[in-house]
Amino acid sequence: METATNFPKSVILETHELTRRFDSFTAVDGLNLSVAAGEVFGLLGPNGAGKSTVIKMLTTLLPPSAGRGTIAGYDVTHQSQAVRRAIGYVPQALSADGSLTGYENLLIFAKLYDIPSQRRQQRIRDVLEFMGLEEVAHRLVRNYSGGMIRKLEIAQSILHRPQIMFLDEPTVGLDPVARNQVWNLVQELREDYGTTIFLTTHFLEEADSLCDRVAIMNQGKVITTGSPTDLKAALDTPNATLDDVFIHYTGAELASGVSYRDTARTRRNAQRLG
Ligand SMILES: Nc1ncnc2c1ncn2[C@@H]1O[C@H](COP(=O)(O)OP(=O)(O)OP(=O)(O)O)[C@@H](O)[C@H]1O
Repeated sequence: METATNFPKSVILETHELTRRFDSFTAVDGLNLSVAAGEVFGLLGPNGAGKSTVIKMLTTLLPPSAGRGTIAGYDVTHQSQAVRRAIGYVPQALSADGSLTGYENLLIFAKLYDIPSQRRQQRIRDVLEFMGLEEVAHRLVRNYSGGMIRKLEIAQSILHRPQIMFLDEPTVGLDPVARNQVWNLVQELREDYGTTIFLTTHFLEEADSLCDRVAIMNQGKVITTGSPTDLKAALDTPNATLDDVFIHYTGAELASGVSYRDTARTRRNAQRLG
């Protein structure tokens, strides 16, 4: 049994100079982050900033080149099994199998997570109910809407009741109604189960209303971290939005000449649901 290192209980995720290089290119450059248990934490940044690479390292899918990361007191490099038990992960790419029903997808994950066979059915019923998917559970996933697929993917990743959930662009490609539903479910997860949420998103308005704190990343480095309220107040612009904060720190809109959000939305829609 792996033992968690001595670590303040209120901190569930910590990174120290976490770095990932791909050959000579540094995608994540000396990241120092700390996330409290029960927080909704948003990692924001333009395309290519390094957000997904951070998530992949924290979810043990990609080894760091240097530095370290700890989840619930377990080291992501040396205690990867314990980390995997503590986390849920909803990747950017589609992770549900379209040729199976929602129920069958969940059953695969229940086995993957080693949920004892006598408890599997109840756990699956619970998550289907929590996600509002009971009625479609026995339909093939290829006939689901984008919103239903996303909910199923979240359901898959909470079967083992993780302490912390990683959601990489959870609402990409969804219409506003489905997006809202997903955000509400994320909030309920935190409220009902105290689950910590670590997410990336291009929807800054939603990050503003949902996240307790955000970090803005650019070119592999975190430039600023704080609550949306504090970051907006620090700008000295009347009625500043999180978009203003984002542009202030990254210059993203200025660099591309087109709306950052439009570009992100179009690209993701095509990639995810095309
Ligand atoms: N396996 C890889 N090999 C080489 N370069 C990579 C690899 N994975 C990511 N990168 C590069 O690292 C940088 C960060 O990529 P990453 O996907 O983490 O960014 P991101 O902030 O998640 O962007 P997006 O918002 O587009 O998802 C990019 O320049 C990307 O091309």
